[in-house]
Amino acid sequence: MSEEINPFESLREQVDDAAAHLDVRPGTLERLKRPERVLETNLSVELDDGSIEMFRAYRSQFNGARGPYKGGIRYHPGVSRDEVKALSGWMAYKCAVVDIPYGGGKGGIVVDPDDYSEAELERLTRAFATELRPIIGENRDIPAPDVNTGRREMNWIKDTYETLENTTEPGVITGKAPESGGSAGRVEATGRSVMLTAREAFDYLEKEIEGATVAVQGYGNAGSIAAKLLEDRGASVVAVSDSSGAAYDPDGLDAQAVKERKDETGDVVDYDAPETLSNEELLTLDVDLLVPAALENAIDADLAADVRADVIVEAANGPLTPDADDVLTERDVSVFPDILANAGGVTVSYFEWVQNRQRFYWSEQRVNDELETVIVDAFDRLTTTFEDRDLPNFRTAAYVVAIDRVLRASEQGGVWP
Ligand SMILES: NC(=O)C1=CN([C@@H]2O[C@H](COP(=O)(O)OP(=O)(O)OC[C@H]3O[C@@H](n4cnc5c(N)ncnc54)[C@H](OP(=O)(O)O)[C@@H]3O)[C@@H](O)[C@H]2O)C=CC1
Ligand SMILES: O=C(O)CCC(=O)C(=O)O
Repeated sequence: MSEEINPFESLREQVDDAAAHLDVRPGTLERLKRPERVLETNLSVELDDGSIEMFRAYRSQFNGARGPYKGGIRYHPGVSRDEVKALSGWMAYKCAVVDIPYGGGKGGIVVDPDDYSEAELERLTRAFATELRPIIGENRDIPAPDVNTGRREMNWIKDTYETLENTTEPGVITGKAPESGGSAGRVEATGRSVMLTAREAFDYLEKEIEGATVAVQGYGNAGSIAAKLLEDRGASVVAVSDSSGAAYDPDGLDAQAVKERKDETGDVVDYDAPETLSNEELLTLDVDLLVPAALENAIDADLAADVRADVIVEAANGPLTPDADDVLTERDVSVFPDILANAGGVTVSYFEWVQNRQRFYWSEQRVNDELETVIVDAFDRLTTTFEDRDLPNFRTAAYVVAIDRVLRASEQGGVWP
């Protein structure tokens, strides 16, 4: 992983690449590349031994022209102000590409959750929710899960917010447990949109998903579910990894069994696979489909030169550096971008928010059917734009669609001159 690439600079470059195909005035272009505001705060938390520790935390609100800010909260030692700014921009363009009525937001705390007890994490999360309270709300900014957060953290944030506001407002946050107003299908939604994007991509490229070999980097929420759903469609998942390394079986792993083993021990390499590989070896395997599902900058230009997959579907946000993108475009590798492929998470978050506001809950079948419609429509719009405008790659096509929508909402809504 190339640590030196600043994800905020990557976002800015991606916007520039797409804006070159649109009629954007220079002052407006700069607005498309910066968040509206960033909250930076320090949280003081009492640890179990009675000592006090300070944690740095952020929330970036990128663009609110299309609706309330929306996006996850990440707990990771690598969280930084620029990372959160980039992730909030990717959220704004993601919501626009699938045409759901939100702007983009993202938050994070600089913390390795493995180093803290559940009680400490609860105090940390409630401290963050207290800081966020004035700037979130179902019509203002709606957080959700991201790396190392899930139902448990979302429930704590909802409870803290509702207690402080003396209200019931489940739509203040999504990704909750069903008992707290969560939607059916939200846990699986990100992996499901990755599978749907891969299915549509293979169809578009006139390739067969059945029997296709797949490698997945990152075996958390997004990666493990994408692997399972791809396997259900007949693909052969030959390699999966986490921060411990990769499990590899050229005849195909059992995605669910690997997940169960990881749940027990914490590491995919503890699964009894014929071979283990490094993450770099996984990313350069000769497979039909590569799914990066870990963090930003997993593939830089050097590694991109060695990628042997024909198709990449991005489950993670920002897994390719802009230089890697250029190399892969040059090498004719088809890359289906994060802002479409992982948009299932925020789309089902949107469904959760709609259900919370209506106090009327949908079946899992309805959630999955509506999600499929959103992703397939967005895929078709992306590929039509790619062809009609003769664009260099699918990422640029996705940004052309998204920027055009954000621009029109910002200008016509009177947000920008
Ligand atoms: N959850 C969601 O709804 C959404 C998530 N995403 C994006 O998907 C990506 C993954 O998120 P999510 O699945 O939620 O996060 P999780 O925390 O559930 O999983 C992250 C996975 O990535 C692995 N990982 C971390 N660093 C490395 C590394 N250097 N090499 C290999 N694997 C690594 C982790 O390994 P280990 O277990 O060993 O720590 C873990 O398996 C992120 O980019 C996120 O922003 C996008 C849309 C929605
Ligand atoms: O569900 C959401 O609102 C956001 C999910 C997210 O953080 C992402 O798509 O990167």
